[in-house]
Amino acid sequence: MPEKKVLLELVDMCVGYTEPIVRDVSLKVEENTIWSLIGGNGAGKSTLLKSLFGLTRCFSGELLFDGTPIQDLTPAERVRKGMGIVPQGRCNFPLMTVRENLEMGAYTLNRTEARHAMERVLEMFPMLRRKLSESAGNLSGGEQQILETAMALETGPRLLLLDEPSLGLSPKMQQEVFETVKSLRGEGLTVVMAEQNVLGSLMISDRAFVLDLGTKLMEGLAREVLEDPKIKVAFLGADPAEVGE
Ligand SMILES: Nc1ncnc2c1ncn2[C@@H]1O[C@H](COP(=O)(O)OP(=O)(O)OP(=O)(O)O)[C@@H](O)[C@H]1O
Repeated sequence: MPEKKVLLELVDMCVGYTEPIVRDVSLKVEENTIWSLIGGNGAGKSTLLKSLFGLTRCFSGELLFDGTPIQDLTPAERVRKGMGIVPQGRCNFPLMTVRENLEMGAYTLNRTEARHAMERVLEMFPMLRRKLSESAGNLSGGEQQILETAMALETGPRLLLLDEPSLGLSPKMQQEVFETVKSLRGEGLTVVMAEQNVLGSLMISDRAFVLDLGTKLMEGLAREVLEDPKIKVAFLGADPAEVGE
């Protein structure tokens, strides 16, 4: 099989706030793959994810998108390059209707582009079309997550960053959101998501990067990470004696 093109490359990245939180991360995200960033509470998943969009400070290292260094670009410039992000939490404009939220998602586009973008995401997520006139805040948590994803998709990103998309959702809704993420790969997108739901995210991912206290614990095929005894004990509730840890 021909090798896939690398869309995003992190080279020895150290990122954080007033001081580095995540250190020496290098990884290559190939086009049209789903990556999970997993780790315990406070491991640095969100910090690393946000750094890919320029929302946290990059202390050292390099970040390349499609072969071009982007670590000095603003988030808006990264959107123009083809990146999108769905931040943690529910929708940002709960008092506005679903239609108005989608108009917000397309505000950088001209009128014709915006109309096409909205139609494209409504084709992808028919549930949103049925709820166009409802207040976004009245949607269920999972539906709000899908609305946020649709908004991020309106600018036509090649890479979508998701910060804990399943957070606070019922198991059924989590499953729905993960199915939605999986469908994005079918649309040709590349996805990097920070997740606490290790099983749910690894089940739909191609590869995984595991953080422990801000450094790399493991990286590999999602199905191999899922079978790793350390991961089973730390995140999946396995008995150490049973998995030989
Ligand atoms: N705005 C901030 N300023 C300073 N430190 C922060 C900020 N946000 C997070 N941190 C710190 O960075 C560390 C990593 O936090 P982060 O949210 O990236 O972890 P996480 O792996 O996503 O955790 P969780 O799964 O609990 O959300 C924590 O120690 C946290 O206190």
